[in-house]
Amino acid sequence: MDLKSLIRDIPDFPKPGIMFRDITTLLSNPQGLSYTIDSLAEKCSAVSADYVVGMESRGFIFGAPLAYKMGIGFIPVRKPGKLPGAVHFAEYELEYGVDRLEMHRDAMTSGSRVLIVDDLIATGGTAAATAKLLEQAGCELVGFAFIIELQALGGRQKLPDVPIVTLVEY
Ligand SMILES: Nc1ncnc2c1ncn2[C@@H]1O[C@H](COP(=O)(O)O)[C@@H](O)[C@H]1O
Ligand SMILES: O=P(O)(O)OP(=O)(O)O
Repeated sequence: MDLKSLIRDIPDFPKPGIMFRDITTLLSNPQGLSYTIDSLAEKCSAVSADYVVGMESRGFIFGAPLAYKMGIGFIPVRKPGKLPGAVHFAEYELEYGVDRLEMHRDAMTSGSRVLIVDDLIATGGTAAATAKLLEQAGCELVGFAFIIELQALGGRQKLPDVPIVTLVEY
């Protein structure tokens, strides 16, 4: 299936110069959505993960059905102040300033094997910060999965040396 044809390009969003890769058009296509989740599950089965971790918010959209399909648990990584329990946190750089991601400290037992999932990798800052959260939790990062990779931004160079699954490249 040609997934790229289901992803809409919106120039200059959210700011001038950014080509936004809009996955809402892929999500609303039933064949596209099931193909996406099935393909991720097939490509990720070899890493034998215990949990999928997805980042707010588009990582939730793909991460939870992927975990369901793989028969494993899903753990949300959220933006600051959203999780009610004690959290691990990691900061990462944005174009201007820093942002922060949080994960419940008791989300998983140490030593768990974890797959990180998001819709898209650009500079890699979000995924690298999530990997740091797993390190704090004493978990074993076994891989990353993204629907889209923006290759020119070199995000994968920021990530630890584990398998990286992508479905569509620009
Ligand atoms: N061009 C983009 N289109 C849609 N979404 C994007 C785009 N660039 C970044 N994003 C979102 O930001 C993070 C990944 O950014 P990093 O620079 O790799 O941290 C990801 O959650 C995308 O949804
Ligand atoms: O749009 P979201 O919530 O997926 O966040 P981000 O753009 O930070 O990935």
